[in-house]
Amino acid sequence: MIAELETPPAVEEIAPTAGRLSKLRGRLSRSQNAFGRSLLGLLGAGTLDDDSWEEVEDTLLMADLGAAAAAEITEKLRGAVAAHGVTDAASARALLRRVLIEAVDPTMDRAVRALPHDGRPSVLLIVGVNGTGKTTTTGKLARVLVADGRHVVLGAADTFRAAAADQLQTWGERAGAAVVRADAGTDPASVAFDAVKRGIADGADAVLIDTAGRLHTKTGLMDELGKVKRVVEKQAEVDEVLLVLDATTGQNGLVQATVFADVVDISGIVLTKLDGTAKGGIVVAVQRTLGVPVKLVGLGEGPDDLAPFEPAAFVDALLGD
Ligand SMILES: Nc1nc2c(ncn2[C@@H]2O[C@H](COP(=O)(O)OP(=O)(O)OP(=O)(O)O)[C@@H](O)[C@H]2O)c(=O)[nH]1
Repeated sequence: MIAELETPPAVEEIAPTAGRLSKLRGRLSRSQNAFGRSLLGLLGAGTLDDDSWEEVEDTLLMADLGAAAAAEITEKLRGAVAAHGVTDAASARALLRRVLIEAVDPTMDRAVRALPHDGRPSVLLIVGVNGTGKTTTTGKLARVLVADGRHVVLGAADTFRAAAADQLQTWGERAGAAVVRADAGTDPASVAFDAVKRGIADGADAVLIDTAGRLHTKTGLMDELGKVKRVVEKQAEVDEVLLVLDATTGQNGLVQATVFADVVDISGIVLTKLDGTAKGGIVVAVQRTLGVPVKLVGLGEGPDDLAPFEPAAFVDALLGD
């Protein structure tokens, strides 16, 4: 009997990753309308009285920059306007651009550590509350890495929701990445262990592990993620712990972020659903709260709607043309 040949699923073409944020800038239109446009309007109006400066600060607060950053940016703008004046729309834009880029902090290292080292693949844990876009982000990130020529293995360690592994498998097939999974209810740490083992055996460049993010209790979360990390570290170092946060959840998201940061060392933040919010300032707030850079941003539900975060391109998108 002839064994049935398994047809390998068609691997899709993946959009290049360089300059994605600029290409997807239109997705930030809600933030641009609510934030860039009103700030430019206020600053470009010429002489600003106390009420106008209060409005500037309120606009920044409404964009979720956080109280400290909003006050600081307002002060900087005020100082610059007092010293040099703002004569026209172009100088208002240039000033705002400079101050906002400074607030987003272009000096932070935003490289995603996904290169093999010491003869082993890099290992990335993707953590975050369910529903934030964790599985989707793991899949999109796999595509980013594959597009950059990397060999990727995915680990479906979110074993609490059966559909999560199916979802990840589909992402893996479309991107051309192997997926290690187990039955629902299997210990997430054992799936993570197997994924790393497979990554090493296959000579992969990177292993991405989608973890479960049930925020039941802090101790539960700590036990769960702590165990995954410990077990993985029996074979390879964990190079990145990426925290996925839903930008539309605003201050609530920041609270979640601090809980995760308390239980595991976060090395980078992925802010998803920035396309669905007017509160793009959350980038600044979350970086300040955690002291960790935003490395990637989600700008839509499409498979290539994940972009490396670039401060200047982001601010340009907020300010519009
Ligand atoms: N608009 C938009 N939607 C997104 C983005 N990222 C993820 N989503 C959507 O958010 C929903 C949740 O994504 P998932 O990846 O399933 O979320 P999860 O955190 O893995 O949650 P579980 O699978 O329940 O563990 C999906 O409908 C995604 O398409 C984004 O950047 N923009």
